[in-house]
Amino acid sequence: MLKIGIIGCGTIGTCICKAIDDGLMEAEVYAIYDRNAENVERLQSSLVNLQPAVMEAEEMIKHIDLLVECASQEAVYEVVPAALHARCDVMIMSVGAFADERLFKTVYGIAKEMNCKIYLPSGAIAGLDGLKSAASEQIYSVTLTTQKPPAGLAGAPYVVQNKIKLDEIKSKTVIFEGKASEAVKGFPANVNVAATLSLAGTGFEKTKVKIIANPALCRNIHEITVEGAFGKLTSKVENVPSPNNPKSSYLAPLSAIATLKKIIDPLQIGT
Ligand SMILES: NC(=O)C1=CN([C@@H]2O[C@H](COP(=O)(O)OP(=O)(O)OC[C@H]3O[C@@H](n4cnc5c(N)ncnc54)[C@H](OP(=O)(O)O)[C@@H]3O)[C@@H](O)[C@H]2O)C=CC1
Ligand SMILES: O=C([O-])CC(=O)C(=O)O
Repeated sequence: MLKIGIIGCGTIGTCICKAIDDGLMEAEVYAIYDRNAENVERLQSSLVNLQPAVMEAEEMIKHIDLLVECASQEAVYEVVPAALHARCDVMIMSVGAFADERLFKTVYGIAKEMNCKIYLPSGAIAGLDGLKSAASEQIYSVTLTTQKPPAGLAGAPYVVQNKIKLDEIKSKTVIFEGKASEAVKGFPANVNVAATLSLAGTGFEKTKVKIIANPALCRNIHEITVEGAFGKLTSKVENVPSPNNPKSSYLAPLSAIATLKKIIDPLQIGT
C-alpha cells in the first residue's frame, strides 16, 4: 500500500486525508506535518480511521513512498529536494515555486538521478490534457484569465506592494496583467495554476496571465486559451471556493485526490 506523508494540514491536506480516511483509495497516511499546530490538531481530530504520526519532513521521508506538499511555495524549497534525495516521489501543490528556474532545474535533476516522479495536479483548472497533447507541435500562445472575488486576493504581495484597496473595488477590475513568472510571485496563493500551465506549455515567460478582482462573483473563475498548430482550445471553470479558504478552489483538493488515485490505479485515462 502506498505510504504517504503530508506537509500542510490546511484545506488541501485535510481534504486528502479525509478522502483516504473515507476509504476512497488504498493508501496509508503515515505522517503529517504543519508549522501551524492548531491545523495539525484540527486535522487529527477530524479523522475516524487513520492515525497518522506527526513528524517533520526530515524524519517522515525515511519511511514513506510519496511526499505531498500542500503548504506554501517556501515549503517546496524546504522539503522537496530532501524528499527526492531520500528516493520519495513528490506531489506538489505550490507549483508557483517553480518560477525559480534554479529550483526547478535542481528538483528535476535530483528526480532523474534518483528515478523518482514529480506529480503536479491540474489544480483548479481544466484543459491541461489538451495543452500537453498540443505541445508536441508548435504552440503560438497560452493565456490564463483568473477572476476572483476581491477577498480571495487579499494579502497577495502584489496587492500589498501596489497598495490596491480591494475593499474599495466596486466593479470588475483588472489588477494584474503580465507574464506567469511575475504572476506567481505577486500572487503566490492565488495562481499556482499559472505555473502548472507554464510547465505544460510554453514556459513562465511566454504564458500570459490576467487577474481580475470581481465583486459580483462568489466563484473563482479560471479561463484558459491556447492557440497552436493544432487549432484553438478554450476552457473555463467556475470554481466553488474551498470551504475554509476563499483564496483557493474546491477543485484543487479534488484534483490532488484524483492524482493520488491515478498513481495507485492500474487504469490510466487521458493524456
Ligand atoms: N496548484 C493549484 O492549483 C493550487 C495550489 N494551491 C496551493 O496549495 C497550497 C496549500 O493550499 P491550502 O491547503 O488551500 O492552504 P491552507 O492555507 O489552507 O493550508 C496551508 C497550511 O500549510 C502551512 N504551511 C505553510 N508553509 C509551511 C511550511 N513552510 N512548513 C509547514 N507548514 C506550512 C500553513 O500554516 P500557516 O497557517 O502558518 O500559514 C497552513 O496550515 C498553497 O500554497 C496554495 O497556494 C491552492 C489551490 C490551488
Ligand atoms: O484554487 C484556485 O482557484 C487557484 C489557486 O488558488 C492557485 O492556483 O493557487
